[in-house]
Amino acid sequence: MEDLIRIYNQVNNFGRDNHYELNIIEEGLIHYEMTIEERHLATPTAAHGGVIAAFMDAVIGVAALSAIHKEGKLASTIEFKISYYQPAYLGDKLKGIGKVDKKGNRIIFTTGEIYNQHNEIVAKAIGTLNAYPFEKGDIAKKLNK
Ligand SMILES: CC(C)(COP(=O)(O)OP(=O)(O)OC[C@H]1O[C@@H](n2cnc3c(N)ncnc32)[C@H](O)[C@@H]1OP(=O)(O)O)[C@@H](O)C(=O)NCCC(=O)NCCSC(=O)Cc1ccccc1
Repeated sequence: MEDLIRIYNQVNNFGRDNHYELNIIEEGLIHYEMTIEERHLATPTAAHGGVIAAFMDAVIGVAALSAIHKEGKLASTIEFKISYYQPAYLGDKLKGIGKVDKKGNRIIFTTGEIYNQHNEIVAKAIGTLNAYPFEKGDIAKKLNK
């Protein structure tokens, strides 16, 4: 089977459009980076909370993916709880750190943290993901067309 992380990166329009930069440190530990642009702003200077939540979803999602891709599985988010510690501002370079705390056959518990370029915490989350076989998802169906 082709590497599922490579396939995920290929099909992930959202990550590409937002210039997410992925770095897999080890299985279950990833770094993700993004920069706050004009189009992310909800006030003259601060990003919309949904931008940070979307980034967090990717941070915990790819942490889960990094822990299960060798088993031929993908992950989808069931739920996560996010706390916003401070705003992210135009031009901020955000770094997300995603960790798997516990991996079962299907349920994966994760934590995510997002820092700005001053190493100040912007947001934290805990989240639960569902692991499912690659063949059952829409990516496999699209590739097999
Ligand atoms: C997962 C659950 C919450 C519940 O699960 P269940 O109670 O188990 O549901 P059910 O009994 O109905 O399952 C029937 C069969 O379907 C399989 N199967 C399971 N999941 C999928 C699937 N996604 N696609 C295809 N098939 C799937 C499952 O193995 C089972 O097969 P089996 O019977 O074993 O042969 C489901 O309702 C759901 O998908 N919610 C929406 C989640 C969502 O959209 N989240 C947001 C986007 S994620 C994101 O962006 C994060 C991210 C970022 C970056 C990188 C990576 C990730």
